[in-house]
This record gives sequence, C-alpha cells and structure tokens, in this order.
Amino acid sequence: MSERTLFDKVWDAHTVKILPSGQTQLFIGLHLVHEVTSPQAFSMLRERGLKVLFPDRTVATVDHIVPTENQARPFADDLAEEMMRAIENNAESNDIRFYGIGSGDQGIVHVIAPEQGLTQPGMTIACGDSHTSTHGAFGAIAFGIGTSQVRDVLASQTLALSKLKVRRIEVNGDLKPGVYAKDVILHIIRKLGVKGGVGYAYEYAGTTIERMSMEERMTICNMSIEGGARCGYINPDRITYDYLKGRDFAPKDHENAVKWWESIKSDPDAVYDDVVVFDAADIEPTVTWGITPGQGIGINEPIPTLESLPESERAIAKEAYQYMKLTPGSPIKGTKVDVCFVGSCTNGRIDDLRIAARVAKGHKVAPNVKAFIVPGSERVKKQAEAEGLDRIFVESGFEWREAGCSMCLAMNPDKLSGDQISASSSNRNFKGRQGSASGRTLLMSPAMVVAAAIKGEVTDARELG
Ligand SMILES: CC(C)[C@H](C(=O)O)[C@@H](O)C(=O)O
Ligand code: SF4
Repeated sequence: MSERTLFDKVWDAHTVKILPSGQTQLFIGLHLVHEVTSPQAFSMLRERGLKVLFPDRTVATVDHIVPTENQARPFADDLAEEMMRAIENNAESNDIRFYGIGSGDQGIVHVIAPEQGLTQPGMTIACGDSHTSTHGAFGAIAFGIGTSQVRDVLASQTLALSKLKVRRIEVNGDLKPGVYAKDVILHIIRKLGVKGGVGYAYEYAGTTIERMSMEERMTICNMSIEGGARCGYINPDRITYDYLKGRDFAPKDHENAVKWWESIKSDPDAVYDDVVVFDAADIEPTVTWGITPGQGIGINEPIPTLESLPESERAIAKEAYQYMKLTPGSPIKGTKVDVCFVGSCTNGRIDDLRIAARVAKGHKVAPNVKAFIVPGSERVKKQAEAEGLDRIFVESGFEWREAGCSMCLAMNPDKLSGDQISASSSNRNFKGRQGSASGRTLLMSPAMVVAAAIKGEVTDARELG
C-alpha cells in the first residue's frame, strides 16, 4: 500500500483491535494529565481498585487553576487548592511524573510536552483537554478526550474511537509582512466554519506551512478543534527533527528515529477525503468580532452586516452583535480595548514572546489599559528572562507573570470584569470565556495584541512604526 496518509499509518500502527461496536481500540503512546479533568478519573479508577497501567506513559502538570501572580500555598481559592492537592496525591500514589509549580518544568500541558521532547512524530497522544490537537504539529495523532476517557486511558492505555476522514488543507506562498500563523488559522476557520471539520482530521500542508517553525505549526494545529476537527497534524520534516534533537525525552538515537519518522509521512499519492487550497497572499492580520473563532475579519474589513452574511451564519451573527455590542458595518480597527493578554497554549511560547517584545520595544501601554504577558511554561519564562524580554515588557508597562493558562479561560484569578473588552492571543472567544459573564474577547496574534495595548484600541500592528 503506498497511498496512505500519516493519519492512516499512525492509526493502523496503534490499532489493538476492532471492537464489536465497529470502533477501533487504539493504543495511546502518551497520556498527558492536568488538574481539571483528572480528579474524577482517578476516583473512578480507585473505586474499581485499578492502578494506572503505564505510569511511564503518563505525565501530569498543573496549568488551568494556577495563579500567575501570587502562587503561595494554600491558594486563596479553596477549589483550586483542592484540585492541586488531588493531582499531587494522584501522581504520587500512581508513580506518575508530575511537574509542579517551581519544578522548573511546569506549564500549560500543550507547551511543556513539546518543549521536553515528549511529543514525537508517529505517536498517538491523548489528554483531557480539547487543545491536545496542538501536538499534531509534530506529526502525532493527538486527541482531546473527556473525563471518562481519561479514566479509560489511565486504566488500559487505550481508547475506543471511530476512524476519521482526512481533509488536506494546503496553504501556499509567502505570507505578507505582519501576518502570522495565528492569522492563517483564524482565516482557515473563518472560511471553513467552526463546524466544517466535524468528522475530520485536518492535515495542514503546502509551502507556507512547510516553511513554518515548530512553534508556528503548533499555533495552527492548536486551533484545529475550533474548526470542528477532532485533530490536526503536519507531516514531520527536517524542521521537526531539528527541533526534537537533544530534547530531554527525544530518542537518543536520533538518526534511527528519523528513519521511522520519515516512514510515517503521508505518501505523495495519498488519497484524501477532501482537499482545500488557500493562497497565503489572501490572508490579512485577522481579528474576531464575534462569539466564535470563525467570526474573524481582516484588520481593514468592517464588521459584517447581516445582509453580507450567508443565511447559515445569520443567527449566530445576531447573537454576536447583541453580546459584543459592536456595530455591524463599522470598522473593527479603532475598537477600544480594556485588557490585553499575550499567552495560552496557542501563543504563549518563546517565539510568541519574542515577537511581542519586538512590537512592544520603545512603546508604552496606553493609559487605562491593563496589559499582561503570561509565559506558557516555566522554561519559556526562564528563556524569555535570559533574553531580556521581561525587561522590555515591564519598561513598556506590561505585567510579567508566572506560567499558566491565565486569562485564556480564567479558572484562576486572571479575569475580565463587567463587559470589558480584551485583545487576546488565546483561542476561544465564547460568551463569558474570560471570567466575566458579559466580558468580550477579540482573538488576534500576539503582535496585534501588543499593538492594541499600545494604542488602547484595535490597531494594525504594521502601522505602529
Ligand atoms: C478545562 C479544559 C477541560 C478545557 C478544554 O478541554 O479545552 C480548557 O482547556 C479550555 O481551553 O476550554
Ligand atoms: S491555555 Fe487555554 S486553551 Fe490552552 S489548555 Fe489552557 S485553558 Fe485550554
């Protein structure tokens, strides 16, 4: 067989058996665990007298509830403290490697696994978290799962899953200056819709993607789930292998590993269920105006009017106009912002912070804007400080915080209040997402978030000077 996709090859290599239901029992190479979706799963395991089957394939950290300012224990929030204790105890009693606060390796689960070389091509990865699709950037098949599936993986290292169709999404050509991976994925989701990927794995390809760094590829794959796809991946190549070489958990015999990694790439004549092609030149710095990640527009476009939208998008647009209190037909540029947040598993890596610092340098955050930068992991924080990025941020008036999910979903003290508007480098703009029932989120790239912080309003970062 020479016409298989990476998805087919990895799926077949991990198939234990076909279940009577028709689903596949799939072996999971790496199970990532965080504090929010694991406590109940561990309890269910205990109730049945079971232990974690493969502790060596299980790695735990804390990210969602971690305060990014005052990390003293016990946490001020009792529920957060309880979750923290639960994961500490569960990790210890099951011999699971656990990266706690101050370990030097703690951080957002989707940031730490790649940076330690745990995420590798050809793997199956699962985590009780929807943005597990991030790991597909390495040519892994990575699924977000629910708590009962977390239990299943802890107990059996397998999952019952239905096979997906594969859509190849090609992006070709040069991106315009000031257009980043975040803009590419916001553009793709805008065009294909937030449900367009249901039933699919997304394979991202084309010259634009091939030229991207691992960090940019992670930004793309991270948001596959926001486009409805169950997972997203990019075929591994020299950029992937170079990134992995020498990392803590990467194979010691690099050359041999590369041979295996090369063999799992999609065949040149692989057959896809669907193919979509985009031209990089059509992509603008993109900002969301609504309440789904698909409601994005180029920085110089007006907020769409109802009449300009296809029938199928009108109901959600009406809901968005009402919630966002923005005027259809008026420009998004110039929209006043209250809070600016750079961070999250989409855009909280070292490259993102380098870009943010480059834009911030020599400027000051506008009065009345609260702006803060949250590194995705303790390692990212350390690296940023070694490069002096923290000083650039602080001199410009940004707060420099500890690692965690922070205001991406505000299960910690970082929250919007009232109907504040945030410019955010995260991945979800759902109603109430950032901690206030009427808080409003505009998704954009880190460069655009920093530009918004400086001007106090949505700005084209390229015009900042
Ligand atoms: C808390 C967790 C289960 C959730 C997820 O699954 O994605 C969170 O990470 C999010 O981004 O909404
Ligand atoms: S950073 Fe945001 S999207 Fe990522 S895991 Fe944390 S809460 Fe979820």
